[in-house]
Amino acid sequence: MSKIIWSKIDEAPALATYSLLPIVNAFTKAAGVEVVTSDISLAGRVISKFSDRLKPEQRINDELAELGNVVLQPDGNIIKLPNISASVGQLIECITELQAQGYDVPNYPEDAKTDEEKALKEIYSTCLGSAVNPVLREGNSDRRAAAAVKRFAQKNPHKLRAFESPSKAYVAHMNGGDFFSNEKSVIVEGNAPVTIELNGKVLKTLNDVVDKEIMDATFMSAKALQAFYQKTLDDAKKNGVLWSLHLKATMMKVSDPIMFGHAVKVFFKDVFAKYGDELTAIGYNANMGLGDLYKKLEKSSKKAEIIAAIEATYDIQPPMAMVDSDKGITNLHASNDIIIDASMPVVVRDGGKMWNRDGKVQECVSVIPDASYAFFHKAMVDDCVANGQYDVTTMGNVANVGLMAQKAEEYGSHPTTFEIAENGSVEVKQNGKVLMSHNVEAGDIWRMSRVKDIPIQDWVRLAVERARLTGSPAVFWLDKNRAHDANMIKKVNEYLKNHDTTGLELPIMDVASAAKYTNARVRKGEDTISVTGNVLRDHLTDMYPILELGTSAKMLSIVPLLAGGGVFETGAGGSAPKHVDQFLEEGHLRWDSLGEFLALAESLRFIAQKNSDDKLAAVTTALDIANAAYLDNNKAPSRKAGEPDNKASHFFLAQYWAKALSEGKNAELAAKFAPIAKALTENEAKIIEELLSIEGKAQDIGGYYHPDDKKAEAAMRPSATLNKIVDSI
Ligand SMILES: NC(=O)C1=CN([C@@H]2O[C@H](COP(=O)(O)OP(=O)(O)OC[C@H]3O[C@@H](n4cnc5c(N)ncnc54)[C@H](OP(=O)(O)O)[C@@H]3O)[C@@H](O)[C@H]2O)C=CC1
Ligand SMILES: O=C(O)CCC(=O)C(=O)O
Ligand SMILES: [Mg+2]
Repeated sequence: MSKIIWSKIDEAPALATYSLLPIVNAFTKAAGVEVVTSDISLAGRVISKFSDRLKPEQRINDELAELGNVVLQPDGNIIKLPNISASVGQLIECITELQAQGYDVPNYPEDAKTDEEKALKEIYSTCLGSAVNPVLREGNSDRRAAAAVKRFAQKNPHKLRAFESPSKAYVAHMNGGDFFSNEKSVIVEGNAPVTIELNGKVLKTLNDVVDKEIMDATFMSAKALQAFYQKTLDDAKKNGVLWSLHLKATMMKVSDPIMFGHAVKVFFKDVFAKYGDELTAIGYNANMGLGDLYKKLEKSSKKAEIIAAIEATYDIQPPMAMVDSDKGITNLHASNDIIIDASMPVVVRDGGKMWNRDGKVQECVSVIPDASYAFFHKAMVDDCVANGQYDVTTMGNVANVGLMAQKAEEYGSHPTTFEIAENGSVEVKQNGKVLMSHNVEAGDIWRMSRVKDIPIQDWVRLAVERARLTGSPAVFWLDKNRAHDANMIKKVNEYLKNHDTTGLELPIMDVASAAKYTNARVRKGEDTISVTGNVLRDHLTDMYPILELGTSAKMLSIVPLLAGGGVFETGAGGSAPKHVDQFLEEGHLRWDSLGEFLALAESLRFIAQKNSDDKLAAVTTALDIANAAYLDNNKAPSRKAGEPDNKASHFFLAQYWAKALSEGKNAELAAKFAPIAKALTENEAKIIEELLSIEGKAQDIGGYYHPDDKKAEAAMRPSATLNKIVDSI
């Protein structure tokens, strides 16, 4: 039997899995394909680290490490659903929940002092941030909208809010002192180890250097960052706009929480000036955000006056964007709530506006410190301010080929990012020679990013392949004035020679020009491929899909692995925590599993390409037909309780899939699925009624990060009629 590994993850897609996976397995088994799960959820990762402290029945293997081997195999085939990249706050919540469930996992040592605490923090650091994706992404990224999905969106356009005319919305970024301005880059020769030294003391030795890799070093000046934040606050006030911060503290788990903390300290500078000692005494770290401050204040005798000082700040500062106005959750509450790839598209979608404290939308300044990628977001907002909102019914498609393999670029830089402890210089040395150096000050954030040569070659290959298959121009978003990009351009020009590029349009443009060129085409209804590094891959593959399709969850997100296998990611977005809140409150899950349906079809096709098998071909073709029918009949979950949700959407997929099989070319499967299709059709009303029976009612699934499988399954499979039919296949 062929095997597909389906990742067990967190939040909304994890809930959806309880209902979807039994259906998937029933259908794929008929074609000799078994879909098995592998637990890479945040809770699963925590549990696997502390097996020695747990009861035998509580233990689980380090399944992420196991998948790390699968992606190196030529037949590796993984369906990867989005998982939590945890902030420290989320990790602590998860630990607390596991402890309450009787798991003897240790507390997170926020302020590790002893060697034992430091060792524990080190173990927990492997669960933090983007711990999963870099392990599984042993290939580059091919994200695009299937033609049927794009057509559906154009025929059934979601709403994009118009920009005011004139609009006050803008993006602010640093013009010096940031990662972009301070970047240096070398192409390394040979495999000799490299050291990173601060004032002669070794911070890190790299023993895994690979000849011809590109190595960058840069830093964010803490002083420049603070001055920048202050200026954006002053300007926001003058310009009468909401102040909103956009970072990626989850994925950039070392640098961005610190940058978030500086924003908290600058916004609430009077509070820190007056109560700094008390905040230190209660163990508060600004990187944890305002939400954590409220928790820590419970221990303070000065709680009331500090809260009053926080409240008074809102009268002095410009209004701040809110994550949830109803619950009073601000932009500075938790760093995991303002994830730039998802938050900036929403700003553009909503006409350059965010929510204010009164629960109304208001024009905002989007504060994005590092210019490396702020240029892109600025180009998007500026384009809409100048030319108005995009038109979903006519806008062209922007697909992405992203350099991602082997922890490419900034997204692999966590182990080589340091908050600098003392003034001096950081040097990167190989064989005694200084490759790069920077003068730094205490508090600066210094980081090294790397990208290996083989992934670059593969990325260029994939770009040429996509350009050839689509006939669209494929634009390399590379800026000859950025040190890293200048080295990339050398390699791109060299590796393009390995391919037949006759007739293809493969321009190289800096970020702002590439965005301008692409957006002009978008407005004319023309398709364009963006060929980008890892960060822009992330940002573009939420931005354009959210504008074009309403959500990036509908994207095909394929990772052709360097070793020959495939990871089929579902969508381009995250795990939608707000959807879980709604499900727990009212039994309605608005998560759309279309991304999972599409990924499954690709994953099956991948097996079919390697083994010609009639049944497998039939099941795959039938799933394609079912996916098209799902779109044509608009069976996506409703947003409102009382109406068909995610569970119902899975039922319709099953019905269409069974029908397509019963009408398909494989006689054996047609005979097997004819009665199933009939039963699913005849019982439709009854099944929908049973599925709706839990709508409007609060649900208990026994945990947020670590639900009780039995309870969650019961909540997500409330139709006895549907279960009986599915279980009979
Ligand atoms: N590949 C991965 O593993 C990724 C993981 N993440 C993780 O996901 C979590 C949440 O990230 P966040 O930035 O909030 O972004 P999300 O993409 O999870 O959510 C943003 C919004 O997008 C909409 N949305 C996303 N997916 C779907 C779907 N399948 N169906 C319908 N609507 C959808 C929802 O809008 P609405 O609420 O209006 O319905 C949702 O609230 C974080 O923990 C982050 O670390 C983030 C990105 C990628
Ligand atoms: O790994 C993560 O934290 C997020 C990944 C992501 O946003 C993406 O790949 O689009
Ligand atoms: Mg993303």
